[in-house]
Amino acid sequence: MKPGPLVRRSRAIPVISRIFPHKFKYQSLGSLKFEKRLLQEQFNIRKIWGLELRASNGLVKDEAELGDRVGGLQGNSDNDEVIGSENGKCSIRKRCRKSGKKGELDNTGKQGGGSYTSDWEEKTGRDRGGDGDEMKRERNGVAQRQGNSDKVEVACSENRKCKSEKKRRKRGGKGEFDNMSKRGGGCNTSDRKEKNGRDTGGDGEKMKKDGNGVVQRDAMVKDDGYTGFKELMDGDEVVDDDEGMEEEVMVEEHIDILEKGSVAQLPPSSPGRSDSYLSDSRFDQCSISPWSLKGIKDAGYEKMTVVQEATLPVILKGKDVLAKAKTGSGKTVAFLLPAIEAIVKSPPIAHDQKHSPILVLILCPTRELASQVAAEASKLLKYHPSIAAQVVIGGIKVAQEQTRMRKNPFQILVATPGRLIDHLQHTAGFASRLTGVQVLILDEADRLLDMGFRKDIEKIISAVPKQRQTLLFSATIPHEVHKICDVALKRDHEFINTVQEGLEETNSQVRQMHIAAPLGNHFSLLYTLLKEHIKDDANYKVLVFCTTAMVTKFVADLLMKLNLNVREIHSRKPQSYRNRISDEFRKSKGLVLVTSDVSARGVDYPDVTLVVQIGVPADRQQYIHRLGRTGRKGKEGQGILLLAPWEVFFLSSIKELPITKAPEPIVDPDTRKQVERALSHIGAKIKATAYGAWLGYYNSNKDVRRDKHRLVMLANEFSRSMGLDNPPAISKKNLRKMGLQNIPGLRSE
Ligand SMILES: Nc1ncnc2c1ncn2[C@@H]1O[C@H](COP(=O)(O)OP(=O)(O)OP(=O)(O)O)[C@@H](O)[C@H]1O
Repeated sequence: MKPGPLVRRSRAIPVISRIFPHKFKYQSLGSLKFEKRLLQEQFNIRKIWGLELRASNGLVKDEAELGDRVGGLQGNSDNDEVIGSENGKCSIRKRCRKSGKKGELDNTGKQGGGSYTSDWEEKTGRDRGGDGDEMKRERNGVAQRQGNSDKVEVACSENRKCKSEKKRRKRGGKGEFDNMSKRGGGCNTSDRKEKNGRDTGGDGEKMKKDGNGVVQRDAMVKDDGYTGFKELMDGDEVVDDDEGMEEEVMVEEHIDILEKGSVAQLPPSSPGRSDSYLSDSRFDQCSISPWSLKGIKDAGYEKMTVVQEATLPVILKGKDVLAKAKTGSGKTVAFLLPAIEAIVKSPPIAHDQKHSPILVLILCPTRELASQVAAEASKLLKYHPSIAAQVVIGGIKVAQEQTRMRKNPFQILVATPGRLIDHLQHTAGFASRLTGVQVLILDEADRLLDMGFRKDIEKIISAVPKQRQTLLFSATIPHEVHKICDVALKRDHEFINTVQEGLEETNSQVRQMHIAAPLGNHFSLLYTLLKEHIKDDANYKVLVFCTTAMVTKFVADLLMKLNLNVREIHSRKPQSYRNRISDEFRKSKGLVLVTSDVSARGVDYPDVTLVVQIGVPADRQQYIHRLGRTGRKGKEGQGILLLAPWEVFFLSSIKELPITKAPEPIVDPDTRKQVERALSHIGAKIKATAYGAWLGYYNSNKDVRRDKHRLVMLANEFSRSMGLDNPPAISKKNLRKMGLQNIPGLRSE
């Protein structure tokens, strides 16, 4: 499907009514949703340029406290919010969060239990060869409804003077556009300078960030009619009774905003600008070295992205930063560039390269992401002949990395946590090299601080100096993470948020749909959706996310047998294979990559046209990050979440996102037959491992595992969907591990 005009055109009512003739029945609901969408678009204006300032909770002095804090802390209930409103005034309002209500529905608990073959291996020892690790994940949706009492959200609209903000900043100057952060540091001629009273005579070029103002849809339809994938993505919203609660929340938000008196007064938006990921500031307006500037220029970057503009000056000043910005918005350069500058400014070191200190340490949750970050660093270091980056990740021989580190001097190390610990424990001199760390960076910080990685991160933090600069970046930072990030960050760190809390943490140019259909239809539906997308867009580039590594393998095999151009990537593949496939997908078009969560975070595949997620994602964050593989750098994209009816509980954890329900596509009988035939050609062993992995994955989901009998029934439904008459047998050991002994319907061996 072509991006851009097609999507816009398809949002027009005539198309909607053609596809969904019953829409007028739901006109009133439709206008409600319309209004919410409009507000969301308008909020974007402030969201992007809004600033969230948070006084930090204070440094946790003893890093061992971390564990207690994760378990014990609860969010506070109030938020102070400064909202741009009419007459250009800012109103400050206490907002009582809905703690304990809707937002807490299904994402509060830790997922435990169950060994399964998913891709969380990087955090659980799979890097080190572990199989079927016990998975423990912390879900976090509660955080979306809980606030910190000390959080002040500043969000003033463009072209309005925000009085409280002005007062707070106590500055003169002409920069009326008041919603950038209060921070100093390097940039010369942007408005921020004026705001910070640091104007050095620049012309104070005014920031222009508009909402995109394109009101796309205004109707909701209850209809099962489906005329094709294109219509599914381009057509209108569909709402049924299940969404009643969602509507209720919309009404609340609607009233909320009306109370602020800001609906009518929000500034008109300019199409195409609200989601612009680029700012108006250029890199050469910042005090960064000419060598870095040359590297940036060669990389093709001229203007800073919004998150780069917001964070660079603060980081250059040496402050600790916790930064949240949408997927694909340039966070990597935002932390790499100032880190390189820190090295440029650091005093020269005696030339004993064997023991020369590591000055910048960057941690990433997956191998692919670590490699990508190291590659981006090398790009920026092109004109820094004496600075180099290296990467250490699982899946590579430790000895090989030791030799590489010994032979080639480097100051920047990018690592996955497990492998870094390996080197700490087994590589001579490595621990002493880490004592030189001046800048510690946690990319995908919320993932690294969650339960799966926590112990490793604690160890690593205790191996680097306390006197350092720490930068935490992610597209999702739940409130639990705010609480525990103090273990890494200094008391006076700044939280820089370029995404407004709750509303649209996803890119608005990505259209999101969910389909609820019985498991037995999923493979035929997937094939139908892919075929139609491929027919629609010759430049298609699709990511299909599956729940576990072995389910990924199974789905990839199936799609290959159906003659689609398919590759697979997951933890059960050797690293060299993963690298090759990842590179191929990065460069290709006309390809479907079936993947587990190894591709969920950070990986920057350009021009992905569609992201399909089959089955319930691990949590809200994972949904957002997976979806974020499309719609990068302001481009358009599409996302489909394919759920079984009993999985729709997950939707309550993403209810703030603009995801709409699509009718179940009609699968033609030929397609169904093709899929059945392809299924019959897949080996029993692959199906058996997929079945075991599926069972393990859902057994780790607190919402599903509650009723073990039902879980087994559902697993057997999955088994039938793979074309098996009888569910495969599972080893007694695995059944015991999952706590599923003696549950009727399971076969053991
Ligand atoms: N200033 C810039 N101008 C143009 N392109 C940029 C700029 N900075 C970064 N990019 C490009 O934007 C793309 C996305 O960047 P990056 O991968 O850092 O996003 P991200 O915010 O880290 O996303 P995610 O949350 O998914 O990890 C990359 O292709 C990168 O090369």
